[in-house]
Amino acid sequence: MIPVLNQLLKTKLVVKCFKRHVTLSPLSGNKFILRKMENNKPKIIFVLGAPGAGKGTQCEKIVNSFGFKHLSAGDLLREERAREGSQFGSLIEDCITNGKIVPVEITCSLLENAIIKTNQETGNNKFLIDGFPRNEDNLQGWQRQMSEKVDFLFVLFFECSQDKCVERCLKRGQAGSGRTDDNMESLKKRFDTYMNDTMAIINHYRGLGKVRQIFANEDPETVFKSVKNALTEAQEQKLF
Ligand SMILES: Nc1ncnc2c1ncn2[C@@H]1O[C@H](COP(=O)(O)OP(=O)(O)O)[C@@H](O)[C@H]1O
Ligand SMILES: Nc1ccn([C@H]2C[C@H](O)[C@@H](COP(=O)(O)OP(=O)(O)O)O2)c(=O)n1
Repeated sequence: MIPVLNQLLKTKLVVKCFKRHVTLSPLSGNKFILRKMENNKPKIIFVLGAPGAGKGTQCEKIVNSFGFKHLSAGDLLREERAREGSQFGSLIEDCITNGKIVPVEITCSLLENAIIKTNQETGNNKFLIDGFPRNEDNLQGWQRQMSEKVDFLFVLFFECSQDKCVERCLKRGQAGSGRTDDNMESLKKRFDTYMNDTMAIINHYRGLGKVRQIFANEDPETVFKSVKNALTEAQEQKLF
């Protein structure tokens, strides 16, 4: 067995595979046992859908039922905007009000910091990243900075009609969300960005077979039934 292994280990590909997935632990004598290495990289689900599709609402339910940590890119950006001394405050404000997407270097660093902090403080290693990646710049930046450091699972895509989304955002604004973009003028621009930029990202992942799509027009509990089915299936496939 050992000479055969030694021979195999001489090929570069096998060595690479071995180092990544398997460890050789010595037993007594000259016997060894192969052990599968635990993959401790953070597991990531991207949550996408139009403004008001119900991403945040459903993420909260997923947190309670499946133990993920919810990281909303929009919330992290709003926090950074409000942070005293932030050098990005006015840039973020301009983007949010005009429905534009903040440069990825800012958003990706906020996300990475939040992942590390959560992991250190709570040990939780499963993340819902809500509202990201929203355009090509987001996607490329993530690939550069994060793709090697995480285990990306799939995109959870909330598909909801524009009428419903607009109605929900306006209602959220009237109910006192305090958001500077829950008004018709900003919403128009947010939807342009969604149709022109974010849909292309969703289609990119669809082409890779990495989209789990949820019909999100119904009430929150009905939508969550579909979410639960999708996540239970992923759990049964041992994705997390
Ligand atoms: N399925 C639903 N039906 C009706 N209203 C909803 C539904 N899901 C969310 N809402 C409400 O619509 C607004 C937008 O939902 P939210 O989860 O914040 O969406 P997103 O994160 O996609 O912008 C919130 O006020 C929320 O309470
Ligand atoms: N990846 C992201 C996510 C959000 N933003 C900015 C621009 C978005 O219109 C706002 C609000 O995003 P958020 O995800 O909170 O809200 P909606 O899904 O649009 O309701 O934040 C961004 O620039 N880049």
